[in-house]
Amino acid sequence: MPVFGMCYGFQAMVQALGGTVAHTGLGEYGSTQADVTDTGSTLFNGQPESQSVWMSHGDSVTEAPDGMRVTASTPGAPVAAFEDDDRRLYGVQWHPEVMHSTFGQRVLENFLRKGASLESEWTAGNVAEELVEQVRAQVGSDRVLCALSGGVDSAVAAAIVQRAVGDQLTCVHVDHGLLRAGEREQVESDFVDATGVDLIVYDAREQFLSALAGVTDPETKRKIIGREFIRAFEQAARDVVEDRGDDEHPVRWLVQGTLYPDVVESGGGEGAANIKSHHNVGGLPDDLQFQLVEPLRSLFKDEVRQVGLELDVPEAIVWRQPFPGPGLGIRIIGEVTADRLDILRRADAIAREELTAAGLDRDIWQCPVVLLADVRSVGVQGDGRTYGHPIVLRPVSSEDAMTADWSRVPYDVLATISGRITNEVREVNRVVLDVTSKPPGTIEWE
Ligand SMILES: Nc1ncnc2c1ncn2[C@@H]1O[C@H](COP(=O)(O)OP(=O)(O)OP(=O)(O)O)[C@@H](O)[C@H]1O
Repeated sequence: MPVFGMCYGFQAMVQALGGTVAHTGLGEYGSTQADVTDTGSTLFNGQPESQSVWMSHGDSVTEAPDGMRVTASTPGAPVAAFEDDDRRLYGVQWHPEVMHSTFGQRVLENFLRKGASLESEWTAGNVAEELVEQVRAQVGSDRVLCALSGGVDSAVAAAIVQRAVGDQLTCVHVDHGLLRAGEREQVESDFVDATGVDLIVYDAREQFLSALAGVTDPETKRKIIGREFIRAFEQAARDVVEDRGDDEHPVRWLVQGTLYPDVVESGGGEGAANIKSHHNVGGLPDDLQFQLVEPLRSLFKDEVRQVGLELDVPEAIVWRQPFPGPGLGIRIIGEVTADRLDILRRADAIAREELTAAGLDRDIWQCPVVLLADVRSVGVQGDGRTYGHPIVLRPVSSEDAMTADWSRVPYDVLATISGRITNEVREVNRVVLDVTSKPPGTIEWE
């Protein structure tokens, strides 16, 4: 069995194989310079002798186990990497998996390809095919239901299931009135055109608006949105069960866009109790008597996107930036009303359009546009004073949304966005830029 130890795993290998891990008092944390002493080794083949690596260790390996060839050292770790091709054992003291380790990906690749002799046979095409086969075997001739948000996860999951069992699948898209401009249409026409899926759009705009009337507290808003979402979805599910199911082919399965990181986060359990626990929209109730189909369980987001492209999911959906389930409802500070939603929707559409036109979509993780609806600021338009609302632009860059920095959007792009919003959305007379990182700020304002 080929083994690759990283960081503490590296030290655990040393302990197990008879080397020495010592408390030297010379810990290393963060970016560290490693001297590669053997650039012809399996892990470091062809790489520079000096490379930046990301460290996080207090103890150090002072003596390698017998038979190990030491291939790198750092100031605080005399033995910072080793390998033994005969036994197929490899290790590094640092974290090759983080991007701060400049050659980390190459090291991992060398271990997998050369050390473990694995072929690179992952292609979006054959993964898609395999997933389609699995779903087909799993659901047989039963009917399947999918809650489709318009986001990439549920869309790609639905596309796989659709490819597998065709019209046994019905998708439900809940229009809660908190969607952005064009989103419902994107699901309604683009996605359906591309996949031919059976789609029900459940119009719950009135239901959400009246439930949110007069509410300003952010937590209460989220709770109401979550609750109403469940109600709407349950109602839609009942309709599907009645309309589409029959005794021979009951609606038995619910598609979830669970990804591998979600599986890891939730401890890797199985079954209905495990319905996406971080579900922003509130979490589907356990008593929905469905079994889960989770075709994306073993994939990361970038892989999901590749599979999506392979299955002809529209690019606008595949590359869509993350968008919270409660939607524009948590981007209006203050009460959510139809008028305010309309203002925000128009401003948001302009910001998105201009960021796309500037080619910034893939550099920016997401750009919430926030309406400070309870604030009025003085302005001048034409020959009169105005008391409009400020709009906040919150473009952020991030790897994983755990931490984020504000994106340095070029000034001229910001100027265009600001100019267009204040001209085209009369109710807004001021555009401000949020320059806070996360932490301490969060990405969304509420
Ligand atoms: N408006 C909606 N209509 C139908 N289903 C929805 C809607 N909003 C969210 N969902 C369902 O809830 C799940 C979780 O929503 P969340 O906002 O957390 O998105 P997510 O985990 O990023 O997934 P996605 O990329 O599919 O939006 C979605 O995958 C989808 O199944």
